[in-house]
Amino acid sequence: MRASMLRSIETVLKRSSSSHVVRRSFGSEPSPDRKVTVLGAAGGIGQPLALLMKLNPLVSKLALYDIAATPGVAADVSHINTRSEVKGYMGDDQLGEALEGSDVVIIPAGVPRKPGMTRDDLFNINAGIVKSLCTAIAKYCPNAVINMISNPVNSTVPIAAEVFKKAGTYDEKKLFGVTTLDVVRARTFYAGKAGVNVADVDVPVVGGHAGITILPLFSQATPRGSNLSDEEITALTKRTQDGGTEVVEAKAGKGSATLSMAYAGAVFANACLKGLNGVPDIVECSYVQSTITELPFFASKVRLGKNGVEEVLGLGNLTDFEKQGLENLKSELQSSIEKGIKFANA
Ligand SMILES: NC(=O)C1=CN([C@@H]2O[C@H](COP(=O)(O)OP(=O)(O)OC[C@H]3O[C@@H](n4cnc5c(N)ncnc54)[C@H](O)[C@@H]3O)[C@@H](O)[C@H]2O)C=CC1
Ligand SMILES: O=C([O-])CC(=O)C(=O)O
Repeated sequence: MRASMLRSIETVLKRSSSSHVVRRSFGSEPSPDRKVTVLGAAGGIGQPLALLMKLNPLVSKLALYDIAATPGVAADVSHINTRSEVKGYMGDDQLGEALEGSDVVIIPAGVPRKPGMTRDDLFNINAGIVKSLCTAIAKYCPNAVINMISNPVNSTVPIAAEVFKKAGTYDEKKLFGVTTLDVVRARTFYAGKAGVNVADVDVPVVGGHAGITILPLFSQATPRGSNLSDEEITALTKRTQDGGTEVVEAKAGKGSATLSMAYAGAVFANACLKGLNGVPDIVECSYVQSTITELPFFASKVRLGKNGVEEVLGLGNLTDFEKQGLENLKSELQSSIEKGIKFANA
């Protein structure tokens, strides 16, 4: 999936030197009209994500919304000679128009971490932002697929679910917490240690999206490279769990992962679009409503289809180390879920 998305981007870039070729190429590969809206489009993630979504030939309309600065981002991105028509929307008055008719809404709106903070420290500000944006989604595009990036994802997804339930629009098949960056990191770190080609690697990452709730299943990594020792697996697991913090510290107060997150967000949105378009066997890890553990929301492999989630896949065989990791994450994840639900219903 990642390889095919990169191929699509490369194809677009190659063909963009001749606009009539671009038109002909899209004409010969018809794909349905799809509107994608990015909420928080002027931010650190939002801008490169807007760029990557503009390069995606599955998108016909790209709506870029933020509280400020979207006219400039939209004008800039709109000059790229690819399929989608780009419009910028700014402020509460224009939120409805940004959302109307959307097939996929991607939400990277909210504040990022600074060194010393946990993702949960963002709750007080971001919970309110997510609640108000989801209230608007329920009103203007209740059938859209939602890709929630805003942290703490472990709580913002339950908040969104509660808002949609109250509005009578909740469809558990269409609400996704974006955990793709955990998978992206696990793939990169594993390839380096196992000595395999990073482009071929897959590693499921389950649980949630914060600290120990991020549980990479390296025992299921493919392809198998050199055998890794228990110490190496422990170190890889910790590096994946602390990947966000590694970036926050390196940026030293200037925010958290934005470029790798934009890539991960674009990969996940592309998978959702393919699913909506009926492409078979699209599987990505995501944090969704789930019954595969006793937790009501849980990240695992999910098969995507025309209605969003087609199937939440099970965990497969776990090593003792992974089983222990699963037990260790449950209480934190449960309390983050409860915190979100309580906030939404307060
Ligand atoms: N799920 C994941 O794997 C990851 C999640 N994140 C999270 O993504 C969020 C955004 O991060 P950055 O882009 O780096 O932050 P940023 O501060 O650069 O951008 C956030 C944008 O959201 C906008 N915004 C604030 N309130 C809004 C509202 N009510 N409606 C629309 N837009 C609004 C801001 O104006 C700003 O442009 C943070 O919560 C961060 O923790 C970051 C990296 C990875
Ligand atoms: O660490 C953060 O605050 C941002 C994030 O979720 C990540 O990079 O995985």
